[in-house]
Amino acid sequence: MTSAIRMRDVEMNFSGGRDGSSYLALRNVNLEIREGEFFCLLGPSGCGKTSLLNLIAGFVTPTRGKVESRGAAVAHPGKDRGVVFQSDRALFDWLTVEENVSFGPRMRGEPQAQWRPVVDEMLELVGLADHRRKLPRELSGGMKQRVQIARVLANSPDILLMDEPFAALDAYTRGVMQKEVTRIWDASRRTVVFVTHDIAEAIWLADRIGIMTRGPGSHIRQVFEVDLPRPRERMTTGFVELFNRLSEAIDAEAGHSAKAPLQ
Ligand SMILES: Nc1ncnc2c1ncn2[C@@H]1O[C@H](COP(=O)(O)OP(=O)(O)OP(=O)(O)O)[C@@H](O)[C@H]1O
Repeated sequence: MTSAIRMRDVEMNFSGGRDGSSYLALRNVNLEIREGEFFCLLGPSGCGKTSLLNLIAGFVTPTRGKVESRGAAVAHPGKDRGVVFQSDRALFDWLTVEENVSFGPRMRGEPQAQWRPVVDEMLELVGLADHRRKLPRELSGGMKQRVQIARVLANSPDILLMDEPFAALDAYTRGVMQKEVTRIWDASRRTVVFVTHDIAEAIWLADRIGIMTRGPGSHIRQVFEVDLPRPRERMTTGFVELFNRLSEAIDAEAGHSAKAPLQ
């Protein structure tokens, strides 16, 4: 079976610092993400999670090695890979919810008869059908992130790339959005690559969790299977045991206790 994403001996060396310096963010990254799976990338702050996601998105090219999406080399961003950013500033604040969600198909010149049913379906899927005429400033943080998700899904990507999309939300909304995103993933069956530094969030969401080593020269240290039935319960033995194993792996990387209490 073709992998959704395959990275082979990938290196990312950022050069051209203002003082002429360079920084080797990633080295020897080898990673295979399966079709339809929910994969979380977890690692200490600054290890290179966003850099890795940006390579898959095609925003940057590796200084060495190969990145493939469904067997084809990734050379630039493409509509097969949709990105949901942490910040809701990614929305066009002068466009309504519906105009934001239909932006991609309209820019590609698709006729309304073609994009309308897709946009309607995505607005239903993220629970915003009744808010389609609102502007982003009239929405809560969680609603804005749902608009971003709907906008990306309206482009029918094969792969959804999410970079700490709920980091700016309060704990309650974050919990709601974690449930939402599993429901949307379940309904749309896209491959998802989700960056987080929150261990419990990763266990709640993922089929597999890739732990990254501390930089410089970060790579995938270990991949954990999350063999727990959904919906997951945070206080079950399986959840807590995996939480502790992941905490130990991350602590070993961060060089100190990164373990926040399980909530
Ligand atoms: N364009 C760039 N030029 C130079 N260095 C960069 C660039 N982008 C990232 N880096 C460096 O690469 C390293 C990894 O950054 P990255 O943002 O990928 O980490 P991260 O794991 O996503 O961090 P966090 O969890 O704090 O968001 C950092 O040391 C960062 O300073």
